[in-house]
Formats: sequence, structure tokens, C-alpha cells
Amino acid sequence: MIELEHVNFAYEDQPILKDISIKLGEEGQNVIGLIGQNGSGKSTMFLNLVGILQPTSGAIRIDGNTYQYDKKSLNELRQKVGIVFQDSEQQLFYSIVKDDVAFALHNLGLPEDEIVRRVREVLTQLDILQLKDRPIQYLSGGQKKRVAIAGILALHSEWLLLDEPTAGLDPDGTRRMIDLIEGLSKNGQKILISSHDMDFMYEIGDYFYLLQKGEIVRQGTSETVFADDEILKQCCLDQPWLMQLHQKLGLPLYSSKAQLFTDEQLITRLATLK
Ligand SMILES: Nc1ncnc2c1ncn2[C@@H]1O[C@H](COP(=O)(O)OP(=O)(O)OP(=O)(O)O)[C@@H](O)[C@H]1O
Repeated sequence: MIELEHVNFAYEDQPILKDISIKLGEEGQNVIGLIGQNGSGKSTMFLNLVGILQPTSGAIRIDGNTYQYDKKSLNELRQKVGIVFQDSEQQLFYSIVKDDVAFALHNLGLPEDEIVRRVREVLTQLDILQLKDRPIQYLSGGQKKRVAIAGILALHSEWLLLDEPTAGLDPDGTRRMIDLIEGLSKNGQKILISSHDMDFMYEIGDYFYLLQKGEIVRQGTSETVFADDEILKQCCLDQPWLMQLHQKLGLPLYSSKAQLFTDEQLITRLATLK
């Protein structure tokens, strides 16, 4: 679990994160959403969680141990908490897929056969084994994101932080990202996602934090956070369409588009309107 205790962060004199005290990854929370409009502080919070930025005051703990910022502690932290940036291209350093995924494993000093095993394992898991010898520059945006994710999962990181994972993806890419996250979550991977794509977040998350101007103004399950249209409007966010169908048309609250379109009772009721 990652705990933030009265965390404040400022860029020079500009306060960005304000007195944040939360516990990420409690029982039953594998996929956690950090939602908020542009500039609310989501990326800044992520950079604090991976130790690239250090809180101005307050503390962050992982599994009970307070973050330390010396080189050795940061190296240990990076094995536990990995981040995929919105522009994942900036974190791919090698020209060939398998070399990039192996990069951090070489840094750890793992034996060559273990590196080869882990690279193959993670590329298979992410369904990109066929890309292993391909130059990264010729991959699509969605494929590059998968390579960046592979580099983190190869480390067996406890936490995967995804900053705007659907930015720049087409509907098919977004669907594949949802399937990927669901698959990882079923295997027990802890994932923290930042996004302002509310439909995507609604479908994928177990628990949510709503960030407004650097403050957590609401937290809870999708029913709690997305039911309050007023607070979402104040944060310049749209209510997920499945929640709108529920609140405005009185339909059951479906957890996904697939669940809605396979509801036989609803389909029968709608057929009588024809
Ligand atoms: N390096 C920096 N120096 C000074 N201010 C910064 C820096 N990076 C971000 N900011 C400011 O901090 C605030 C929060 O930015 P941040 O990128 O954390 O928000 P965000 O919620 O991730 O936004 P987005 O959804 O657009 O990515 C913004 O006002 C931004 O201009």
C-alpha cells in the first residue's frame, strides 16, 4: 500500500498539491483512478509517487516504509513503482523492442537467461511478442505504450502508474487498453491511472480520487464519485454516459457497455416500444 500523509507540493512558490492524506491500494482496490481536469495536479502527484519530485512537506510511505531520496532508495523505489508517461515515447531509449524492455533488467544485474525469460514472458503477456525484433520508431502509439508498460512489468513492479493511458488512442486502441488493464488487474497488479476520460475510468476503476486544484475533494467507488454530477461539473468533468442513463432515464446502473447491450430484460422492454 502507498500512503500519503499531509502531502504538499509546490513548484517554487506555487502550491500544487494541498494537504493530501490518502491510502492507495486497500483491500479490493486494484485499479485506482485519479481524476481531475487539466492542471489539477495529477501528473505532479504521479511524479511525487515515483520519487522524481519530493513533497515540500508531508511524507509518502510504501508498505510502511517512508520514501527516502538517496540514490539507493530511489533505485529500490523504482522497482516497486513504475510509471508510463502520457507521451510514452520519451521513456523508450533503445531502437529495438526487446532491448528496450531488457534495459532496466540489465541495470539490475540479472543473469542473461533470466533477462531473456522475463522479456519473453512480459511481451507474451502484453500480446506483443511478434514485435520483439521490430524498431520502436515504426510502432503505433498504442504499441509503444505497450512496450513502455512491458519495461515496467518485466521488473515485477508492485505498482504500475499510467498517466493518461488512452490519450492519442483510437476507439480500438482504447478497448485494447481496457482489456489489458483488466487482465493485469485479475493477476493482482496494482494500477493507478490518471485520466479525464470519464467513460474509460468508470469502466475500468475499482476506486477513485477526484482532484480539484490540488485537493482531493471526493473519493470512493464509481457509484459514490460519479453519481454527483454537480461536483463533476465544478471540476469541469463529464458524468459517464452509463451513469447518465441510470440517473436521467431510470435504467439500471450498468458497469460496462457490454453489460448494457446484453441485458435481455431491457432489450425485451425496448422491443415493446417499437
Ligand atoms: N515543471 C513545472 N514548473 C512549474 N509549474 C508546473 C510544472 N509542471 C506543472 N506545473 C503546473 O502545475 C499545475 C499542475 O500540473 P499537472 O501537470 O500536475 O496537472 P495535470 O492534472 O496532470 O494536468 P493534465 O491533465 O493537463 O496533464 C499546472 O498549473 C501546471 O501549469
